[in-house]
Amino acid sequence: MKNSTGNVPGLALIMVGQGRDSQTYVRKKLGACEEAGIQSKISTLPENCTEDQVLNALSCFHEDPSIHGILVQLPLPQHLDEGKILNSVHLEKDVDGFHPINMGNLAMWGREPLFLPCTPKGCIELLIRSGVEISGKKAVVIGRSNIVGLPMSLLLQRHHAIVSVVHAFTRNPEQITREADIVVAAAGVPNLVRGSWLKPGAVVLDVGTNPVKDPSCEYGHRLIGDVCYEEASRVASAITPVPGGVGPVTVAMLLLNTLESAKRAYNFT
Ligand SMILES: NC(=O)C1=CN([C@@H]2O[C@H](COP(=O)(O)OP(=O)(O)OC[C@H]3O[C@@H](n4cnc5c(N)ncnc54)[C@H](OP(=O)(O)O)[C@@H]3O)[C@@H](O)[C@H]2O)C=CC1
Ligand SMILES: Nc1nc(=O)c2c([nH]1)NC[C@@H]1CN(c3ccc(C(=O)N[C@@H](CCC(=O)O)C(=O)O)cc3)C=[N+]21
Repeated sequence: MKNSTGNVPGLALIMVGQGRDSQTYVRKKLGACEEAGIQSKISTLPENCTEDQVLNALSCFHEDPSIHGILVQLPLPQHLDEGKILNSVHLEKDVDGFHPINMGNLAMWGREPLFLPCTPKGCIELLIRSGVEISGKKAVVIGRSNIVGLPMSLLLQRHHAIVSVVHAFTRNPEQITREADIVVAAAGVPNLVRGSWLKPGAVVLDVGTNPVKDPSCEYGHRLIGDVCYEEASRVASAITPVPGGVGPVTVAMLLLNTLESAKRAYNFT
């Protein structure tokens, strides 16, 4: 992917440790970059690396003019200060949208973040492209993490949905969810949302990607979502499957953020 001056967008990934899940996601992101013609670089650090090593990797990518987006794969090992590391990503290369200033701007009316977090951005894109009305509709977000649930609830509010958030301390989550026109499940609990949790005709976005043991599968496990697809698909008017739903759209949004960042860097907007 080049513009008329030969500039190519570039994405850098920083991965700490060798978690199998992280490796899978990172492989997906690198493969998608290649397919789209986006240059990618990866810095792989050992599980027991120091905070300074991560910050050094960040500095290298900050100084590299061929890199327009930087992603630090989460979660980081316990001994590293995630807040400090995310705070060190330069705003203009924060294609994950996790810098506190980007998140803060997302939370405030009258302000625009430079980048929207990829999974929530992808979920909104899916709703809009499927012709689902968001404004004035009741939405329930299950989960309130920094990377999915919280920015998802903020983004839905920006689109004028009436938003409720359900989390691990919520009593009767099914009762609240049954009110919703739009359900976003991001709890990381396999098959949490049953058919009986849904209002007939609800639209369901299943963000969960949970590995479950299955010896007949290639790596000894397969992925299932937070929604019991069999039951939910009989009640919902539209539903995303796992795999093949929100995950690939998240990766597409990462590429889109990187492209937008490159255009900005080359004054090409
Ligand atoms: N498809 C994609 O692109 C992506 C998929 N994922 C997947 O999404 C899922 C969530 O990820 P992530 O947000 O990082 O996970 P976290 O573990 O960081 O957060 C989970 C959230 O769900 C809430 N929760 C946990 N159990 C329940 C329950 N029984 N009922 C209601 N709420 C509950 C927690 O509540 P509390 O705050 O009270 O603890 C927390 O807010 C995972 O399966 C992950 O693999 C994540 C990112 C991208
Ligand atoms: N800084 C950071 N940014 C992230 O965006 C981020 C992260 N850390 N840590 C982990 C989670 C998880 N995540 C996924 C991305 C793609 C798929 C995806 O493409 N899944 C495929 C299947 C993958 C497979 O086959 O294993 C699918 O659902 O069809 C899933 C999950 C991004 N995350």
